[in-house]
Amino acid sequence: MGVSGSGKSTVGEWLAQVLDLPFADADDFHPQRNIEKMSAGTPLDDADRAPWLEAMADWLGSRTGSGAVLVCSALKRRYRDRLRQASEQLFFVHLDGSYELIAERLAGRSGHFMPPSLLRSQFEALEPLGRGERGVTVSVAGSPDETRAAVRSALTRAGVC
Ligand SMILES: Nc1ncnc2c1ncn2[C@@H]1O[C@H](COP(=O)(O)OP(=O)(O)OP(=O)(O)O)[C@@H](O)[C@H]1O
Ligand SMILES: O=C(O)[C@H](O)[C@@H](O)[C@H](O)[C@H](O)CO
Repeated sequence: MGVSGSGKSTVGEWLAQVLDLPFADADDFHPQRNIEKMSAGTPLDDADRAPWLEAMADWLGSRTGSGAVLVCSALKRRYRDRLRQASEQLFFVHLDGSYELIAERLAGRSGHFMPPSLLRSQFEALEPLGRGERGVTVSVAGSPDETRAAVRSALTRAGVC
């Protein structure tokens, strides 16, 4: 989980590969109208995100017990609650960085529908992991390799994999 540009795809694709697990990216579960809305520079609201969360919950539910890696912003606790309904074993890794750092990285990214102008709204919506939520928060301040290694050891420490 984490805001747009926090490094979810960069870390998640790698993790799925090293763990030899199925991988999915939340971007691929959006109805077309959500992509169009974000591309036009308007943040999604709860209603827009509802069918998207349903689709991901279906995907997760079909993999309960066998393991999978899903990268998804999952910004609000109630979104994570919806995903947890599909699988109570869900473990979240929050990729955490400051607005300034992520904005700088997004400015250097091209070929993605998500405009950097939406980053402020992502931080406004973001609710960090709270009480009782299974998960860890990992800083993305270092290099991609440092972030990958930190995620891997956090998961090992937590006994997830
Ligand atoms: N320490 C780091 N960890 C992860 N990504 C980093 C790091 N440093 C730089 N990056 C870069 O940040 C950029 C954004 O990463 P990425 O596309 O994986 O984010 P994302 O969270 O999947 O974004 P979105 O939700 O918009 O799809 C990439 O160009 C990636 O190479
Ligand atoms: O909840 C949301 O606002 C969306 O999921 C966004 O976060 C984008 O899908 C994604 O992060 C951009 O690629």
